[in-house]
Amino acid sequence: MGTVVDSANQGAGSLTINKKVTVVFVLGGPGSGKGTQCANIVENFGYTHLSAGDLLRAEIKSGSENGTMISNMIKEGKIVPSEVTIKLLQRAIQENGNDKFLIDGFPRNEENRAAFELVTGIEPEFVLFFDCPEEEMEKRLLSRNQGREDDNIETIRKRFKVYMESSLPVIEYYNSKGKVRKVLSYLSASLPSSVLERERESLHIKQKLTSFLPQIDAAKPVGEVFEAVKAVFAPADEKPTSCGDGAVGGGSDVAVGANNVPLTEFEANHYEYDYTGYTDFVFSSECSACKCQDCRAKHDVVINAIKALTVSVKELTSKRGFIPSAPLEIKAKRRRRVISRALSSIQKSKIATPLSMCCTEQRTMSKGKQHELKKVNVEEATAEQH
Ligand SMILES: Nc1ncnc2c1ncn2[C@@H]1O[C@H](COP(=O)(O)OP(=O)(O)O)[C@@H](O)[C@H]1O
Ligand SMILES: O=c1ccn([C@@H]2O[C@H](COP(=O)(O)OP(=O)(O)O)[C@@H](O)[C@H]2O)c(=O)[nH]1
Repeated sequence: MGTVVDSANQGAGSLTINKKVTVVFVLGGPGSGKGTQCANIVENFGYTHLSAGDLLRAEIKSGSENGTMISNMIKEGKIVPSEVTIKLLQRAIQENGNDKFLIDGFPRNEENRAAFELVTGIEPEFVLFFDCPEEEMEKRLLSRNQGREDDNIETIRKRFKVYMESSLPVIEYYNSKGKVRKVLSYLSASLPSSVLERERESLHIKQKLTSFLPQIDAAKPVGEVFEAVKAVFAPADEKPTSCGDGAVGGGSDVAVGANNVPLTEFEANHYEYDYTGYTDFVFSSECSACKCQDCRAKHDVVINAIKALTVSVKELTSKRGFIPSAPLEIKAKRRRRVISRALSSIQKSKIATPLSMCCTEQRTMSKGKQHELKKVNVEEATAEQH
């Protein structure tokens, strides 16, 4: 069998995708919730979901000549040769009338990635990455109950190993190109639902806040994870309605609702990113003059989040021996500067930690400890401030 790369080099037309498509790769460990969230994205954002694993399982069922080989690879938790998976994906894209695809569980290694890009000419729009502690993924896989031959403890362990060794480098690669979107459920987890409802209308505030909060929390319940996913997929032209021109933040040119802040920017350049815009809403004279309920609610959300951040920064900086140069009980404008300075310092120290190390560390940390630096309960934080 010639490889897909051979076919591409020989100009084999059957592998070329002859329509313009938008592709989002959905990556994360086995059981991190990729398929579950893809179903939600399909319902809400009009994508077609292509699960590489499902396509391979369908190929086994179809009685294809590759069926036995694929079946054996899956039972062993190994990665099926690129040419097989790419041909299935290419056919599925070509036969579907849609032009927006979520490709779930692929590319699984560097060879998958390079071959797919070479053969199809498609680069992903971005990569949606679900990070989840191994113990949580293991628990989920063992109770998935879909009759899958690879959801047994022996194969699960092998799949985790393959994920760490082969799949994480793909995420690192896209991270280095600024294409990875982390899923954050920080605010969703800590705000009461009534506030959340209103907060949904001002996703751009959330986007700016979450863009420098350092966690993905795919271990949260499905609904909460999807709140974070929505912030990534919300269309760029979605604008909240309030305050005259509808642009909270005094007409900032940051795409409203679009979580276009890649992981790289967060990890490497976040201190160059204009995240001060979110406070413009709080302090803009136009908005402070507007006493409508909606604006009040947004104001409260931002203030709560700033308080939560302040507490978080305080905790983090004290753990790292960093003492902010000004007291944290300061007026709002100064507080803004202190937070940004403190966050810069934290992020600078984080840059040196490659993604794979973060994930490896995560594996060895207890679940409680992992979340220790991540979660801030806004209500508690607010109480503490008072
Ligand atoms: N956030 C979540 N909390 C609890 N269980 C979840 C969550 N997301 C998914 N699950 C469950 O975990 C199992 C694995 O999820 P799935 O979406 O199939 O993962 P993946 O596609 O990444 O392998 C499924 O039984 C699913 O119902
Ligand atoms: O691009 C792919 C996707 C999946 N698989 C195989 O299919 C299995 C199941 O993958 P799937 O994405 O369905 O499930 P997950 O492991 O993410 O739960 C993997 O362990 C691999 O053996 C593969 O070889 N290449």
